[in-house]
Amino acid sequence: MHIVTVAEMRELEAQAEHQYGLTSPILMRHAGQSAADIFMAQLLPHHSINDLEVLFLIGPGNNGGDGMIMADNLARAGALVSLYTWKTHELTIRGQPIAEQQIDKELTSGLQSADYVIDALLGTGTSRPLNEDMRALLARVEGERKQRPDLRVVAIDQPTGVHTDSGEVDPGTLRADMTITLACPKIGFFFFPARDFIGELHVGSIALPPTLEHNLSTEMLNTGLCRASLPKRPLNSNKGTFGKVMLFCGSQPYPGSAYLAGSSAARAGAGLITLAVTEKMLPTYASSFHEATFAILPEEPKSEISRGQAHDRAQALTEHLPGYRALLMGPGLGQSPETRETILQVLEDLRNQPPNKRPRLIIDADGLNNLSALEHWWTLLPEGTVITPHPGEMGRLCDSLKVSGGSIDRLQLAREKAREWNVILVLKGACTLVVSPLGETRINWKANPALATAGTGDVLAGMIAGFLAQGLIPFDAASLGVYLHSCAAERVSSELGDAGLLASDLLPQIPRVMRDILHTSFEEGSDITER
Ligand SMILES: NC(=O)C1=CN([C@@H]2O[C@H](COP(=O)(O)OP(=O)(O)OC[C@H]3O[C@@H](n4cnc5c(N)ncnc54)[C@H](OP(=O)(O)O)[C@@H]3O)[C@@H](O)[C@H]2O)[C@H](O)CC1
Ligand SMILES: [K+]
Repeated sequence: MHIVTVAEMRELEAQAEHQYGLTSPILMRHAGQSAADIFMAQLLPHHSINDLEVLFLIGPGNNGGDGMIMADNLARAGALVSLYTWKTHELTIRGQPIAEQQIDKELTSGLQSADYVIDALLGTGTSRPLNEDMRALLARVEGERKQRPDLRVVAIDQPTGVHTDSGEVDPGTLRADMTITLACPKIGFFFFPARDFIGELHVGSIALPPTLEHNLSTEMLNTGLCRASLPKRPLNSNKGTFGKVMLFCGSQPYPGSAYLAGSSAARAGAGLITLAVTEKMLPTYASSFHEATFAILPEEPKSEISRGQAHDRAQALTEHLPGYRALLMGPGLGQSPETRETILQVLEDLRNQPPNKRPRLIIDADGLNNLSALEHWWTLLPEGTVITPHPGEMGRLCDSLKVSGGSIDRLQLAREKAREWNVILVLKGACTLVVSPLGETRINWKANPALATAGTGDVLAGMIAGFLAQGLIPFDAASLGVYLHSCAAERVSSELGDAGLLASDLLPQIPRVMRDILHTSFEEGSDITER
């Protein structure tokens, strides 16, 4: 499913008319019908459409037009519909126009008895800050909701006041419980503050022919997309079928990283996991990770950095690599000069191998921190490398730039840097971005504060390594990792809530979300979220 800017949405609509004769009224009819269908399908279990009180706020443009058609559909299905037309200050209740002098009073009582308010005031045609009287109208709804939290607000196409290109919001914006956006999600929804105003996101159809979308390069990570790239599991398989992962991760102060990343690679379906560790660390891992095998590295020297010893460590690692399809470097490695030197040696060895012989590389955490100390570090990476920085690590990779975890400037930065560095860039954040060097972009909708805890990044890096080992191209491996990681978190937090998740809780959920994705029915266009 593509994500669009306002200009892209307008172009799609223009081409729909130009190439297929789908005029605005035709598209709007589909839009209103589809919004009504989604609304009825998503009614709360104790709500029935019969006698449900729905108050529509109708704006001056086509967004209001969508609302009128939706209202008509709901009325025919049995809902008790009121329509308030903002520009002309007119009100009809169940089809009966209300006399001018009664409107204020009737609007107040309509609000007090409504089960749902539908925001069809403004859509992508919003061209300026909201008028004071529109803010006042939205504030009346908010006031009612404060008194009556069961009043639900549903936004058509977007909540009025959200700037869909920038993710900014007008101070008068009313937070939606559900947004039924039309044709494609809009780019601003995935960035803050707008992300907080969308509620559950549903995507309605306006019957655009899919061929019109061929020029679009930004996609939403969803079940349909990820199902298509999930590795097949043929009956006639053995552990070699699903690839081996080598991990150069963990150190004495941070042993958990290697365990978490290695376990998640295995949970993502990789055939064999090997941890490259020193003899001293071996008992720690061997006692907690029974399924892993080990490549033994020489100890890190205690004092002076020695190129020779770094070389020996790198060599011990690369000698093990033939036959491995993925190498994860970084989580928990620490940042000693010796470790940095070892990483550089390993990178050099990888670059010297033919692309079809070397493992796919993913670098995370301290792998990135070590690199960021070097000039032009990206020239050291083999082609097709995946990097997975969080905003702090991204900032260090960009010469101490302050990188946002949520606002839209991170999109531009990610695209610029994925191209400049020639990497598959996973820029983590509430809505993680996955960007290829060509600028193809996938964005995760599923923000989840439960994931804001130590070790969850190690699990993500391990999952991506696990998918690389199963032969996925790096852009798909990264996308699948990001999406399934958030699905696993959703499963955990559906039981635990928003706080208290341990990174290791994610591990047993990974196979379950893969099973769910394969076996639950999925309708393109209605990827539902709980927030
Ligand atoms: N175009 C199509 O084929 C389809 C569109 N769909 C739906 O339509 C909207 C976009 O419709 P559009 O009419 O372009 O825009 P809006 O409905 O958002 O509103 C435009 C009108 O609102 C006025 N306006 C703009 N900003 C403000 C403001 N801050 N306060 C008050 N009024 C405002 C604007 O006035 P101008 O003076 O600027 O002209 C217009 O009168 C899209 O979001 C979909 O919902 C369908 O989905 C299908 C096809
Ligand atoms: K709206």
